Amino acid sequence: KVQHSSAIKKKKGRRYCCGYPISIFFIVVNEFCERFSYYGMRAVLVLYFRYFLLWDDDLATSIYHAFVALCYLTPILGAIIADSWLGKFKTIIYLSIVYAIGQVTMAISTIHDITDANRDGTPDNFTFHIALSMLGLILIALGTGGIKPCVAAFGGDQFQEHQSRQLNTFFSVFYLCINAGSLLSTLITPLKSVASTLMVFIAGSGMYVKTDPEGNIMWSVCKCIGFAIKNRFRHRSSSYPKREHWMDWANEKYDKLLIAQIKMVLKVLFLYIPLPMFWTLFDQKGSRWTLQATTMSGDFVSILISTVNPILILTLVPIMDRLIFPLIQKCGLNFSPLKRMTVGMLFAAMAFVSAALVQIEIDKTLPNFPSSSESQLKVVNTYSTTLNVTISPNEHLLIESFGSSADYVTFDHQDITVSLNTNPVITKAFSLIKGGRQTLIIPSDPTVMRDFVLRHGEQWCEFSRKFGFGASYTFLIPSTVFSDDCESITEVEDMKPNSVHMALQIPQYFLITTGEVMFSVTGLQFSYSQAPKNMKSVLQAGWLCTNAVGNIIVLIVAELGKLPKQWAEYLLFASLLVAVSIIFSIMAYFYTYIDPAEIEAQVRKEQGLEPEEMEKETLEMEEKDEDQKNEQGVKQTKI
Ligand SMILES: CC(C)C[C@H](NC(=O)[C@@H](N)Cc1ccccc1)C(=O)O
Repeated sequence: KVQHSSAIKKKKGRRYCCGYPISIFFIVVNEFCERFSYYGMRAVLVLYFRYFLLWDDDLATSIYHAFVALCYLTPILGAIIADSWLGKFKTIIYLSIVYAIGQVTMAISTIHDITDANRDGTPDNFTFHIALSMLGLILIALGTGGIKPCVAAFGGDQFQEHQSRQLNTFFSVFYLCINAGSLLSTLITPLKSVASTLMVFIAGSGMYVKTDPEGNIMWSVCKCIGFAIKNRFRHRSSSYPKREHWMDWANEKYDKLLIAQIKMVLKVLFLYIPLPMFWTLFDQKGSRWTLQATTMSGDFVSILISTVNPILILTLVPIMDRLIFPLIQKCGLNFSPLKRMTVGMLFAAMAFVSAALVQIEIDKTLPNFPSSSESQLKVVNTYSTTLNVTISPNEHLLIESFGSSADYVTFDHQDITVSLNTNPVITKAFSLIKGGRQTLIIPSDPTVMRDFVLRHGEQWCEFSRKFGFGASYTFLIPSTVFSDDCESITEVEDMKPNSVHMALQIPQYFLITTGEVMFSVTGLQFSYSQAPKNMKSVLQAGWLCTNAVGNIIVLIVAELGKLPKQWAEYLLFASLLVAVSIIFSIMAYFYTYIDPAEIEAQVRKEQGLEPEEMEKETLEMEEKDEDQKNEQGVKQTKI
């Protein structure tokens, strides 16, 4: 009886199970459903652009990255609404409705029948579909981005100050749910998930700890910073005594507590400056690495891209949390959050080195394409005898009947003359295409030449070939093809199939995901723990913005500054991230971890607000004792 009552307990409106507030169950399930919907839609977005709206690869990729960037910029808006106006709970509800409207709009934009008057299977009015889908995407970005910083921070709000261990576990489970949602979305259609997201969230309504918004906090922050800068400028003469921090120049007009809170937030935001570089590398999984996979052999491209990352997250997060981090701690090493994030960056850099090594292997097997000033020619002989082919001025090829030259011959000039040792000798001049590859087929001798088809009247024959990924073939079909049941068809391989197996990409996926666990999960926890109570969502939004900036860098750098060799680009990105991680580690060295609640309490005390705080503290201490008793109860149950 005692054990049961200690495991589930109701305290001042909060219900607990095993030391965790029950309300967080609804929050993590809500995140699972939301990510399920988001990733399910995102997975087919480029295909929708490419094959429904008929955009080219470049436009489809650019709009895709722009959409992802927007999804991570809108958190700022969500955070402002939550912290200054509606509070997190209502913001999540309202923006989820916007999100659902966006998904419906997007779904409608994919129905080609709406404008397909002539019923030919393609829309007649592309402008309508483009406008509708763009509207849908903007609403989705507003919904998904707007609620994102609120959900994580709202989850954190359910814990009390002394529950830091449980809080860290919550963020890990939260991250697991993100990835479980994205993994499942590749297997099941995500249609109804936004509605479920909302329902699950509302279901927990009675159990949440809801903190009220404290007025237009963002506006106050901006005004306070503006005043501090102006005041500092007004007192720039050396006759004025220096102040400890430039924000202290706002002391004359603004509340000490607000200034202390702004200092905390600015300190963290400053630390975020180098972080987008991590996301720049991370987000190339979906672009460069996907393209790399298409030049490799193996037929699990789509599975690899959409499932390897979440599967690895689902395995690595528990391993790190339960095994690696405690082990490092046992060895007496202080693996602080910022150190973890630095190591995470180094792992991402290693992933790119691994990608570069794989690329070098791929490059060895890739055909040698002509440069813009060169031309290439392959000669195929369908003549009945072996031919001696001379291509002016000094290229001599001996090509047997129904064979071809071993590879493409490269010329640094366009005009060639081809001579065959037939009787009489045949000579013909050709002008090749610059930068192109062409095949010259020497036709059969006129005496044996006959038109043929594979299915001709009653005659037909069947043949099957397995094509290798990335290969290109020419089939030589002799006139006797029907009499020998297609046996005489000769296959000429113009381009060899890809031979570097996709499994070679697994190390780079493993490294980048290890980096993600160290960097992203820790960053999420760090952003929450270092933020003052009324600016938790704002700092979550700042954290998500580093991802948006990373995506924008991918758009700019990867699209504009293409290096001639892909492996060199991978190495460039890896070195950039190593350089950035060194800068970050120096910044992290000078960062002192804070307890925002403690600082706030101290400032309040200085302002003469002790009695109220003392009361609160006493209450919290009581709760802490009660929680400890609960935990002991749970431990006893386990024993
Ligand atoms: C910026 C966010 C913290 C990113 C987070 N993403 C992930 O957790 C990814 N591992 C999910 C994923 C799934 C499939 C393919 C690529 C990435 C999020 O979505 O919140």
